[in-house]
Parts: sequence; C-alpha cells; structure tokens
Amino acid sequence: MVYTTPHRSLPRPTDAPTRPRPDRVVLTTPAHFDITYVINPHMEGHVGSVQSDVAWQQWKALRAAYTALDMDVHVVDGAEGLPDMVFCANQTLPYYNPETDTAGVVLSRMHAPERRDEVPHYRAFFDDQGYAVHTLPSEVPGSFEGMGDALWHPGHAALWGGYGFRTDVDVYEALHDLLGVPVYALHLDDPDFYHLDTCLSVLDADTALYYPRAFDDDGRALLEHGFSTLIEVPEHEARNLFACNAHCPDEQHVLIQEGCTITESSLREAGFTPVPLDTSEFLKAGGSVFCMKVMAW
Ligand SMILES: NC(=[NH2+])NCCC[C@H](N)C(=O)O
Repeated sequence: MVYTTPHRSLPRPTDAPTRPRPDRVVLTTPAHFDITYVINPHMEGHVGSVQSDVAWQQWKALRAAYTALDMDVHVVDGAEGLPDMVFCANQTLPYYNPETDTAGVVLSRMHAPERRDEVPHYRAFFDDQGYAVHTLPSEVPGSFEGMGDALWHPGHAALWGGYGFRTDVDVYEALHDLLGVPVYALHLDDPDFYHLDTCLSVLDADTALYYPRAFDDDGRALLEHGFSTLIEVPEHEARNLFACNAHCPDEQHVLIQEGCTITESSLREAGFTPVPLDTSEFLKAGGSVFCMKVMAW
C-alpha cells in the first residue's frame, strides 16, 4: 500500500517486519564536483564557486567520520562532466530482504537531464558487488531520485517517500509492487526542500528530525503517526544549514553540518551524540551529509 493520507486503521511503520541496519556506506569522490548549472534554489549564485581543495578536505573528514564509527566504507570515483555525482544518495535505492537473503538496488530515473548519466556508474558498481539491480517498469511514468526521496524506516521494511519536486508519487506504487513494502508518501511543499532528505532525517525507529513547514497537513499527520518523537528543526538551521540532512548510521551518532546549535542540543537532549562536520562547499550545490552517501547491506 501507498499511504498519502492518514486514516484510523493506518498501520504503523514499526508493524512492518524488522530489518537489520545497513552497515555499508558508499561515498563518491569529489574529483569532478562543481557547480555548472542550477537545478535547485541553493545553487543560484554559486556557479563556478566550488573550491576543490576545500571540498576534498571536507569529503575526507566525512569519510573519516564513517570509518571512526566502524562502518564498511566503499568509494566510487566521481566522473568527469558529472559535477553532482558526489551526491550519491540519489541514483539508487538499496534494499535487503532477509527472507530471500537478497541485497539489491532500484535504479533512479533522475529528474534533471544533467544528472541522468550518473546512474550507469552506480549500476556498474552494484552489479560488480553482486547486488540484484532493478529498473522501474517502463509503463510507470515519472522520475525517482533514490535515497534522496525514499528513506527506510530504521529497522523495518517500510519506506517514507517524498514527492512533488524530483520524484513522482506514482513511482511509489511501483516500488511497493517491486519491494513488497508499505510506503508512506509525503508531499513536499517548498522548493528549498526539494528532496525528502532535506527536511526529514530518520534517527531510529521512534525518532526523526524534521522541518514541519516543508510538508502539508497530511504529511505532518503521517509523520506524527510514524514516529513517537519528532524533533523540530528551526528554520535557519533547516533552510540554510541543512540540519535535516543529518545522518544517523548507528542509532546513536548524528553526522550533521556544523553550526546547527539548536538542533545539536535537541539531539543531545534526546540521547543522541551529534558529530558536527563542515560541508559548506557542498551546501552551495544544495546538499550536505545525507546526500553524500548511500547506505547498503
Ligand atoms: N540527496 C540530496 N538531497 N542530494 C543533493 C543533490 C544536489 C544536486 N545539486 C541536485 O540538485 O540534484
């Protein structure tokens, strides 16, 4: 089922079967990271402004943070002519099915033509690693931007799906058919929050960070149904510092853009450990920590 509106008999995502936590992190080098076009409002005024040496330092610090947390880090080389490829949350949605012991990925259909040639690089990477690789059925129209818009509920076989800017809602029906999981689909309302991972960060099965005004009433109600603790991020930290693009890989540590002081203290109060990192070069392109990796099993 794809749920777009709340109703009384709606199951909770934690009613779905349990899943192990993914422990593989795939990163992409910023070798060819640049801003050469504008496909989201954050990129405006930043064409040609990337400082490559600073981007490399920030990327290496992110890789070191994952290594320090004992994650299994894999690196794909960025390709020439694909300046946004470093944002590797977007080209695939990895999944794992313990009943069949299958690890696979669903390939994205990028909304912007400028980003479409990124997908074959990840198809090749996951193919080589022995993953089952799926495409969306050709009869289903519309775009889909992978883990930028589709987030697994931590520990459960249920998806949160953002739609409206980069992903079409019809795609979630196809994902439901392909993966056999319920999808809670959330309409995104504000162009600054063009991917679900810019306004929602799922931390553990009960807790998420979010920016409520990026959603409509139905979306907020679905989120309230799905998480017993929703930590609200203030506007400046959400819009300008991408606080909701934080990533919690182990249900404890939260990798987050530095300077999100209010969000950091809310995280600490909720029992999490913030790990501040500087992603300022990547913020210019409209991405931060969560966008810069894809999690797989
Ligand atoms: N998962 C993310 N939010 N990724 C950020 C992608 C940034 C990229 N410039 C784009 O607009 O597509």
